[in-house]
Amino acid sequence: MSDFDLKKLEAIIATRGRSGDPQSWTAQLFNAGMPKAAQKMGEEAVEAVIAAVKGDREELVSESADLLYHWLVVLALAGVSVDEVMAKLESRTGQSGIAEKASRPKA
Ligand SMILES: N=c1c2ncn([C@@H]3O[C@H](COP(=O)(O)OP(=O)(O)OP(=O)(O)O)[C@@H](O)[C@H]3O)c2ncn1[C@@H]1O[C@H](COP(=O)(O)O)[C@@H](O)[C@H]1O
Repeated sequence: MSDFDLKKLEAIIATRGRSGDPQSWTAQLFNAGMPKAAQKMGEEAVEAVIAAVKGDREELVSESADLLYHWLVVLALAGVSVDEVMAKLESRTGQSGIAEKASRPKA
């Protein structure tokens, strides 16, 4: 399994977004600003939905990758970190007790 994760991509996006490199899609999105980045995120979300409904597994993987990348660009532009989102998700696991049950050793 790959050890690539959202935090690594978040760091790449932060660097590339500020690079000023005209070849960089991330820099282009940072320059264009939130409306364009959020629009791209929405388009990729719709494409992922279509792939899911079609039952096209390969396309769903590809569109999910596009979606996560554009979602991270939107978070970066909003000044929100992956850690903040993870903390929110983690706080919800406590509400159901599922995380505690999942981490308990099986009898
Ligand atoms: N993960 C991605 C990533 N996923 C998608 N994209 C780009 O998102 C862009 C928009 O995708 P679309 O499918 O909408 O294609 P489009 O060219 O706009 O065409 P349309 O279908 O909209 O007409 C494309 O140019 C893709 O290459 C990405 N661009 C960059 N990354 C990551 O960001 C890093 C830095 O990239 P640069 O900023 O380009 O150096 C890369 O090394 C990757 O790790």
